[in-house]
Amino acid sequence: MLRVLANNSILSCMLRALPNDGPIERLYGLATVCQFFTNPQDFGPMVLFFQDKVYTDTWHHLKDAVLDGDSAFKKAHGLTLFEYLWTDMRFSKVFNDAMSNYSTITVKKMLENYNGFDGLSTLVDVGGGTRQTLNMIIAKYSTIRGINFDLPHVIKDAPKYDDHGKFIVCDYILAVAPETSHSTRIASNLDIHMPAYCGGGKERTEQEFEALAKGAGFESFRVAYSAYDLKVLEFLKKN
Ligand SMILES: C[S@@+](CC[C@H](N)C(=O)[O-])C[C@H]1O[C@@H](n2cnc3c(N)ncnc32)[C@H](O)[C@@H]1O
Repeated sequence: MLRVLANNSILSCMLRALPNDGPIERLYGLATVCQFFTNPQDFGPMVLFFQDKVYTDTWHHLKDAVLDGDSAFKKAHGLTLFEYLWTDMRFSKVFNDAMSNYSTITVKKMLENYNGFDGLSTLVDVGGGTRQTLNMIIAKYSTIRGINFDLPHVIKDAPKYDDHGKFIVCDYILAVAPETSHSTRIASNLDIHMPAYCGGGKERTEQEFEALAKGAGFESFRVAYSAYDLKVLEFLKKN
């Protein structure tokens, strides 16, 4: 295993001759790329999530899910992803850690220059998970009242938006035509993950986001910011 990892530049390897014409000893260490996988503040939790058996078992059902439109995750585990998370606390922690770590990295970048939170008095994070995103935003905008909306809260607890309210979405954007940029490759990868894990889930092109916004009654839509490859999209009630 160590040899395989070293041959793929994931580990470094130094050779050392043991005294008295003894055999060659190999000393392995972490190569630079490991900083992304071993640091709990980096992609380590996401790697553990993607490699988890609960996650990988799902892919064996992808073909059937494509054929009948149901989610591959439900076929593998008998429940939707979010129902299942309630039943398996171990995997639930793996999932939440991966989500919140990824959000920490991208929201930190987003808060460097995106100013769409200026002037807001209330912010609802829909599907806010373990509240990491909201905590980071409120740490910068201390006057915002934050509401973390996630299961098992019921819809009646959600506040009404006023006419100047806006809906801020962080998502990847699909390109209309195939291309090889990093952001398009991530978006098209996720476009397979979404229906596999959440039946009916999908990524969208900018035009499809705009149609979604208009169809839901928002007056306008814009791509407001880019945090790495993740786009910050604003659906505005009034221009
Ligand atoms: C992809 S995770 C993102 C979590 C969080 N935003 C983060 O970045 O860490 C999606 C979240 O949506 C929540 N969720 C799923 N279905 C929901 C529903 N019907 N109502 C409220 N929250 C829901 C899940 O519990 C989960 O925390």
